[in-house]
Amino acid sequence: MSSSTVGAAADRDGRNGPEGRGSRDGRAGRDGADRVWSVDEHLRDVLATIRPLEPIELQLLDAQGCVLVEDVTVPAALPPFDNSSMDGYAVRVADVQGASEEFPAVLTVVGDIAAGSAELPPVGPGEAVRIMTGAPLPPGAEAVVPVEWTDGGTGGGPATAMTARREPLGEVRVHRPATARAHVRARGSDVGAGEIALSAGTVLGPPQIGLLAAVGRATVTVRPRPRVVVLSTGSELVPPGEGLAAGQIHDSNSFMLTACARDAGAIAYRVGAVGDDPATLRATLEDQLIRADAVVTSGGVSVGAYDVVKEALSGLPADEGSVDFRRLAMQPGKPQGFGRIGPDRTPLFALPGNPVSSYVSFELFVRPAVRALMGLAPADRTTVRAVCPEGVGSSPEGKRQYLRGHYADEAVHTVGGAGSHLVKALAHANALIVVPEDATSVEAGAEVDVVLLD
Ligand SMILES: Nc1nc2c(c(=O)[nH]1)N[C@H]1C(S)=C(S)[C@@H](COP(=O)(O)OP(=O)(O)OC[C@H]3O[C@@H](n4cnc5c(N)ncnc54)[C@H](O)[C@@H]3O)O[C@H]1N2
Ligand code: MOO
Repeated sequence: MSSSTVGAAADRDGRNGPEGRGSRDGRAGRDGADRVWSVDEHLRDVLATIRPLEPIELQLLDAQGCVLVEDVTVPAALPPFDNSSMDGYAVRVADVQGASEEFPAVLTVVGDIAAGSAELPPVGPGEAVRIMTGAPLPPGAEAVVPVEWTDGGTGGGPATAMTARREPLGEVRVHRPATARAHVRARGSDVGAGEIALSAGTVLGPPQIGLLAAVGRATVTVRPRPRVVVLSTGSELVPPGEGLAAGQIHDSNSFMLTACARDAGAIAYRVGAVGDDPATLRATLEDQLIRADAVVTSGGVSVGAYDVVKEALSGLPADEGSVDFRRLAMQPGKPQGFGRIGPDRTPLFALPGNPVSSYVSFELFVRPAVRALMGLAPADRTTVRAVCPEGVGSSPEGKRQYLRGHYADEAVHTVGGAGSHLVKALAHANALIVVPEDATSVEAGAEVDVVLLD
C-alpha cells in the first residue's frame, strides 16, 4: 500500500490511495462485518430515507426560512393608488412651467394630505396641495414638487423641510418646474393585480416575507421546520451550572447539537443527558417521539461495555423500526448509527460522543437531512480551495479527515490538532479542512478543500 501527500508529485500524477478502503470517488470498504462505509455512501443512504415534511399553513414570521409550496398571486395592485414619493406640493404642470427662484410660481394651498388620508382636496388651476410621502395623489394634480424646490409657504428662501403638523393654508412659492408624473409612484408600478408575487419553491427570507405582508397575506403554505429532539447519553454527564464530582464532565453536546439543529433551520428540543441505561433511553425516546420529526443522540455508539445507544437500538423488533450502526472511513466521526424508529419511522441519528465527532457528524449528515425535510437542497455549505501554509503532518490512511481550520484571505490554518475532544479549537475554527482518503499528509503550501462553516 502506498501513501500519498496532497501537493506532492505522486498525487498530481493522479495515483490514488489504498484499494478497498476510502477513495476519492467515495467508494469504501469490503462487505461483511468489517465493512467500512464512505462519507458519500452514508450520506446517500441517509438522504434516501428522508421525505420532505407535509406542507402546513403558517403565520408569516413562523414561515421564515421555509419553502413556499403555493404560487402566491397578488390580489390588488401594489402600490394600490398613485402616490407621492416626496414630501412636497401636488401641482398642475402648467402652473409651474418656467418657475425659478427669481420668478416663482405662486400657488394657493388648498389642502394637506398625510399618508393614510382618504380626504383628497382637488387641485384646480393656480392651486397646490401639501402632500406627504406615500399619500395619494389628489384629483387634478399631475406632479409633485419636493418641499426643497419651494419656499415651504414661508414667503422666504428655499425650504429645507416642512413645518410640522397642519399649518394655516396660504400661498406657496415654487422655484422649479416639474414634468408630468414627477415624484409620483404609479398604481401597480411594483406589481400588478393577478401577477405571481412568489412562486412555489421560493425560500422565504426577510424580503419575501415583506412582500407577502405587502400584498396582504397573513399566512402562507410552506413545508414546516422539522422538530428535532436532541439528547445526549453518558453517566458521566452533568448539566452546565452544576458542580462536577470525580469522573464527571459537563454535557456540552446536547447544547451544541441543539444549536446546530436550530442553525440548520429546525425547531430543536434539548432533552437532558440520559445515563448509560438502555431501558431508560428507550423509555425516553418513546416519550420524545411524539414531538419529533427527527431525533439526534450523542454518545454510546462505539465498542465499549456501556455503549447505551447501540445497546438500546440494535436489533429492534421489526415493528419498532431499525437502526444500523456502522463504521465510516472518516475521522472524526467513525462510529455512526442511523435508522428510523417508532410508529412513524422517525429518522434517528446516533452520533458519536466525542464533541468534535458529534459536531462534524451533524454537519455532514444531519444538517443536509434537516434541510431535505424542509424541502430545501440538502447541501448548503460552500467548499473552497485554499492554501494551507503549514500543511498537515499526518492524516489517517483510507479515511477522509476533517480538521478544524481558520479560513481568511484564501488561506486556511489548522486550529488545534486532530483530537476529537478539542472543543476550544472547534469553537475558534470557522472551517473544516478536508484531507482526502488517499492522502496521508498535506505538503506545506499545498491547496486543500475547505468547508466554510459560516
Ligand atoms: N476500542 C475502541 N474505542 C473507541 C473507538 C474504537 O473504534 N475502538 N472509537 C473511538 C471513536 S473514533 C469515537 S468517536 C468514540 C465514540 O464513542 P461513543 O459514541 O461511544 O461515545 P462515548 O464513549 O459515550 O463518549 C466519547 C467521549 O465523548 C465524551 N462525551 C460523550 N458525550 C458527551 C457530551 N454530551 N458532552 C461532552 N462530552 C461528551 C465522553 O465523556 C467521552 O470522553 O469512541 C472511541 N473509542
Ligand atoms: O471518530 Mo472518532 O470520531 O475519531 O473521535
